[in-house]
Amino acid sequence: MPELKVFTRAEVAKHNTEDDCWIIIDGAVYNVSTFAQLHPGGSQILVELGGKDVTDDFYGLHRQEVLVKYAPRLKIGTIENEVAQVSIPVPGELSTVPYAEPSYWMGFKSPYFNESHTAFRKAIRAIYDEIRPDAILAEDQGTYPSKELYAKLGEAGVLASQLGPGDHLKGMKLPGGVRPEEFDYFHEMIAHQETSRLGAPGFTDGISSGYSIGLPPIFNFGSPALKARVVPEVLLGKKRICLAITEPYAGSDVARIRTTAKRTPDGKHFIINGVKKWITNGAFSDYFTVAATTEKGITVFFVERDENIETKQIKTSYSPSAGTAYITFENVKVPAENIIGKEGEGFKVIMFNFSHERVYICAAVTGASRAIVEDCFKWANQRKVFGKRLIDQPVIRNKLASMIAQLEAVENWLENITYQMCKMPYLEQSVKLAGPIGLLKYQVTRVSHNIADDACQIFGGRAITKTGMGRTVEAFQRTYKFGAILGGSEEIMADLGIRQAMKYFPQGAKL
Ligand code: HEM
Repeated sequence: MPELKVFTRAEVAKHNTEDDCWIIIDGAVYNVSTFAQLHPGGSQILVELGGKDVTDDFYGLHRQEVLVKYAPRLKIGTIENEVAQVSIPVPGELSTVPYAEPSYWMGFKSPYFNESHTAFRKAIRAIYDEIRPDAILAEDQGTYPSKELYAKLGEAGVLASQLGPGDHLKGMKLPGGVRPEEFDYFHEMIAHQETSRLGAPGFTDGISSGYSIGLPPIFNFGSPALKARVVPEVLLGKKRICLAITEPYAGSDVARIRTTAKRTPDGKHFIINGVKKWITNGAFSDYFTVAATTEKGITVFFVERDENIETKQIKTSYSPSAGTAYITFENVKVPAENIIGKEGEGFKVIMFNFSHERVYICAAVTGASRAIVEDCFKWANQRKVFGKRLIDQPVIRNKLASMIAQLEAVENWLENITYQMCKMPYLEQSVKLAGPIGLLKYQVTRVSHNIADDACQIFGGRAITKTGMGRTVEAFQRTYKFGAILGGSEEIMADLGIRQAMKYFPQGAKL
């Protein structure tokens, strides 16, 4: 970074030629003489503004991250007696833009949260703020999250904190200094919300969606030996695991899977054959939690990658960074002790974590939706059209109102259900919460649909452009459907909610 000096506006005004071009952005001076030739928006546009204050022009066309990235190279000083008006967020800092954070973090009271949740949110956000530039690059280039990044997230306790409270946290270091015994479902909710705020949906699923659903069957039903080996390896980011259930023939209708597992004559092994589709992280996972049918029915196996397993990348709507795969198992030999739970009881193993997975999806989708609301609020405030800011148009205020009202409603329901999870033993949760969680997921993804729609109209052409001001909105509107389909489709969630309620419908109730 060049040594910073203090200039007057008159001094800067003299640097207004092609070879000697300085500009002022928010009280700071940038020497763009050399950069102008490389400027993605064109050189002439910059040279014409040489010597001037271009703050409004800059913020009308660039995200703040552009300035953060280029300042170390281009910033040469500040303007005498002027202080910056635009705040550059510090990693881990929470936003003060209205509705950019859940209400507790905007200064409202809550019966649910305490200082440990705040410390946790800030610590985990700081970690993601630091990796965001690399995440955006990887999302764009379609590269997988590196093993080093997994190890880093593992060491910091980020991976462990996406799986809820439980014995798997024993001895783990967690973000914000949270002790494993005080970790609850609210910490987990925060972890998923923060992950999805990254603004790089494929990459986000690349670092979170495989083990979040692939590991719970092991620590809920695996043998002690399997747990002792696999759980620490995965939580510390040394190995990667995914859940391989869905097939070209079976999605939400799990019972129709065709992958088979045949016991060998000596009874010691099973031979697995079949295909799996839409397996998030499958392309780079070391381990697979696989559902297959034995003579006793659906059974779940722990399978290690070998030469008889082929994983092919599927081109989905988001980045290949998620490693979404089509997997072929051809005569894959697995020891009988790798059965997770009991032979023939795989359906129970699969269903056991389903509600938990759905709440996690709700947290992730509310986190991503909130980041979009923040971007829309900022954009509406800084974008000028027909001589006015967008926010000065009633139609734009109405769209923001609609987005915020819907998001706040589902966030409050999510917090209420999370509270029930904190207070109920797991089996009571399964009985009482499966229906409400189904309805919540249905509503959360309906809201994300509406938010995507309104955000597109607010951002216009930028909402359909992968780079620049609307980058996050473009990614959101292209990928929000993942939440509406994965973990149980909207239709199935809505139906489950009502069918569960009917189980408790009082026979004597008449209109
Ligand atoms: C320090 C100063 C500046 C830097 C580092 C910079 C950098 C960039 C970068 C990286 C992009 C590509 C953005 C993206 O697609 O994500 C861009 C685009 C652009 N820049 Fe700049 N820029 C600067 C100043 C300015 C100024 C003063 C103007 C004048 C109005 C300007 C006009 C544009 C335009 C018109 C685009 C294309 C925007 C679009 O495609 O919608 N830039 N700039």
